[in-house]
Amino acid sequence: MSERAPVVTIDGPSGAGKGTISQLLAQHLGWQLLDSGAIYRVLALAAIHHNVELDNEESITLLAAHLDVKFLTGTDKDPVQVILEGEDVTTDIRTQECSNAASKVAAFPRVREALLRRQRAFKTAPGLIADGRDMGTVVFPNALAKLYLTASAEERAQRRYNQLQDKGFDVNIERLLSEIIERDDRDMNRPVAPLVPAEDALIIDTSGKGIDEVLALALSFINQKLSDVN
Ligand SMILES: Nc1ncnc2c1ncn2[C@@H]1O[C@H](COP(=O)(O)OP(=O)(O)OP(=O)(O)O)[C@@H](O)[C@H]1O
Ligand SMILES: Nc1ccn([C@@H]2O[C@H](COP(=O)(O)O)[C@@H](O)[C@H]2O)c(=O)n1
Repeated sequence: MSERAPVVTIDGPSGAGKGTISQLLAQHLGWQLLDSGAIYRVLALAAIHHNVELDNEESITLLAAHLDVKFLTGTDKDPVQVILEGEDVTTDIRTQECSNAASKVAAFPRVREALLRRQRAFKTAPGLIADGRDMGTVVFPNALAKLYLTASAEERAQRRYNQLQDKGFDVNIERLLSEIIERDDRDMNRPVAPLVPAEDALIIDTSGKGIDEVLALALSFINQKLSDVN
């Protein structure tokens, strides 16, 4: 791990645009990208594959400590290819079942502890964009720049609806909205690493803002922080 590599954290609820903005920032700056949600998703999928009950903290922690996952450079469509125990699970981890299961296993303190080192190892030169829920509060508390993206639950559900429809899935917006509200509630109210903005984060409400506008706000904040330290 490079102690000196700058880290930018992007936290916020599901559908706020973290993944989109993180990928664009990583491309623009030529930095590493950590999609920490993918780690929790892979863990949930591993539990499902191995018939481990999602409410069994001890077994899930053991699975987390020995998780055999690799993140490889992917395609333009999926910039990161996710390999679990030798199998490509890039698409499988994006289902609603996996989203909900990920937020259940992520609520266990020992599971989060077991995954900390793996996440911090992504911090390498020339820099890291870290996307998640506790990047700025727990995993990288000394990050150079912290962003917290949010949007109304209705707008986030609409974005997810459009995204899934574009992929040819038959989706119900009411169901998507209630799953988003349920996942927000679990992520924001868990006892460890709850989803909250870091005290020193710039909060961007992306409701009604396009991707380009959010990217420009994020880049201007990051460039300011970079010039402050140089
Ligand atoms: N500012 C925006 N305006 C409109 N649509 C957006 C905006 N940002 C992202 N989107 C779209 O919303 C969808 C969800 O975005 P994205 O996957 O980046 O969210 P996320 O915060 O990473 O969610 P999750 O935490 O569930 O992975 C994508 O289809 C993306 O193109
Ligand atoms: N730093 C993180 C990242 C994610 N989670 C949990 O995983 C779920 C899936 O995350 P996505 O970003 O891929 O949607 C999410 O709902 C969280 O419960 C987390 O706890 N910490």
